[in-house]
Amino acid sequence: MSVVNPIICAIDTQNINKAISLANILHGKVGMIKLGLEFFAAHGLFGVREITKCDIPIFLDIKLHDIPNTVARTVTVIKDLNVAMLTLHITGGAKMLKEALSAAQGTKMKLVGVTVLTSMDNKDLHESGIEKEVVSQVTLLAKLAKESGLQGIVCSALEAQEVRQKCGKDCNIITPGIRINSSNDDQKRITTPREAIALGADYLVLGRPITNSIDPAKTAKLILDSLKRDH
Ligand SMILES: O=c1ccn([C@@H]2O[C@H](COP(=O)(O)O)[C@@H](O)[C@H]2O)c(=O)[nH]1
Repeated sequence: MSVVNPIICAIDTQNINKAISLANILHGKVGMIKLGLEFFAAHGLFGVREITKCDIPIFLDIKLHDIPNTVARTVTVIKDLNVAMLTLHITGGAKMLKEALSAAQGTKMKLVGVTVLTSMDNKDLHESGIEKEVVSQVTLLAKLAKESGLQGIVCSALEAQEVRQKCGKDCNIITPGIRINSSNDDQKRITTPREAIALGADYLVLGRPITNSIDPAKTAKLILDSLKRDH
């Protein structure tokens, strides 16, 4: 899969004016804007509609995880927002994923499944009671998501090759945990933008490296240019 502009900028803020300003500044510089839990908790459906007016595709990353009925009913609310992608935790199980997909029918919204958060390493996974290594857990969940019909997978780029093998070329692989020369923050499984693309990622999610930079538009452009260079 080859995406025109694979950069997704995560706008994690409670300040709606800041979010609108960033979305306008990044228009044409990134392929999508990601709104997450912090923004959604502060502004809900109204806030997402306000960002939609900036005319840039929106990835709503609220990682739904509940019993099938609750998730499906929530998807019917979200689907009126016309967002491009919505996340669910794959660990909710096949029934939850399939009912969410049925609820999303008739829209263009892609449902994408979160595997193992990029803030976690093997130790964190083991502490949460999962004995597998991260890469095995990611591929197991990616396979379940694929079999259930989801259109994409969220994982770190470090697992992208294994996920591609399991899920095939049509699966959208979305990779947070992307870092340039900045701090890792709370991310543990990281790559650079170029490494992520080389490993087969379709989309690169960057939040703080862009939004905390002095010139977010310039930073986004530099990242995109770095992907086009031969070396
Ligand atoms: O496994 C995951 C799933 C989602 N995220 C989200 O991506 C961004 C990353 O922001 P940075 O500032 O570039 O760290 C953030 O909104 C997370 O909620 C993730 O990091 N890992």
